[in-house]
Amino acid sequence: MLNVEGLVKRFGGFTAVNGVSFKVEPGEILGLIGPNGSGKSTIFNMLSGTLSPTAGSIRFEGREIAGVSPHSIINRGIGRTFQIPRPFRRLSIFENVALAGFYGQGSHSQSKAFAAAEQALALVGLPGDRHARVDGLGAAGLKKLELAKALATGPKLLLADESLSGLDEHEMDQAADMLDRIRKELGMTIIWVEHIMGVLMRIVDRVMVLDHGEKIAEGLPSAVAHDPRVVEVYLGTDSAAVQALAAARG
Ligand SMILES: Nc1ncnc2c1ncn2[C@@H]1O[C@H](COP(=O)(O)OP(=O)(O)OP(=O)(O)O)[C@@H](O)[C@H]1O
Repeated sequence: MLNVEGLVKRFGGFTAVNGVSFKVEPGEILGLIGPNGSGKSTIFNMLSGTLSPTAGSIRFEGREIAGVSPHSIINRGIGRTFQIPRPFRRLSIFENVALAGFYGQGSHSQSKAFAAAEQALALVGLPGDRHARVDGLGAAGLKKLELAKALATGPKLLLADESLSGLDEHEMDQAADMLDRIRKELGMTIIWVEHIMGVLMRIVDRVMVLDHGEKIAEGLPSAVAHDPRVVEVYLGTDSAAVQALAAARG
């Protein structure tokens, strides 16, 4: 479904992503992890069209999309959530999601956008009531709204960016289960960037690890968790990550 080869992004003289290649198969969840500054967001930004790669190829369903505009990428079926939800506060929950549907479905049909919004809100468990306000939503509700907006664009591939940050443990489990359910019920393919590794390792099929812009490991969560390079990049900097790796080893 997605075939990334030799992806490079330089900012001036600094190389943020250095020759990363990977594939994503239909229906799978790929976890993308790595310490702060390892290049995860930069890769997401290139996949979703907000940054153009310096070099390399991104093929989605056989077509090159590197450097294509964000709007065209959404229309081709790649949707994304953002780490920090920034909904339109003056619009209702429904209007926020319908607007995303209107933008993402590449049509000017209000009825299609409304239907997409209704379906997306039902999937994430937010009220379908057209007047419910964004202001009443807590951290978990805002994450659900973020997900509903992405789903309303009708993606085949969903890029989920830090869907668990700011949630308590119970909410994290619920959010992770929701991604898993969406993958199963809609047959959606997901790439999931997350700092909070424990829950991610439980849900994903495969995991890819970045460090300093390079891919240092890729494979089943249990195998990656055994990789000495992976443990080394987190040692001394992120004790929660080291614990999550130990748990994933089973
Ligand atoms: N627009 C930019 N200009 C210059 N440097 C940038 C730019 N965007 C990102 N970088 C640098 O590229 C590197 C990779 O950043 P990126 O945000 O992709 O990392 P990340 O793995 O997503 O980090 P985090 O986990 O903290 O979100 C960092 O050193 C960052 O400072």
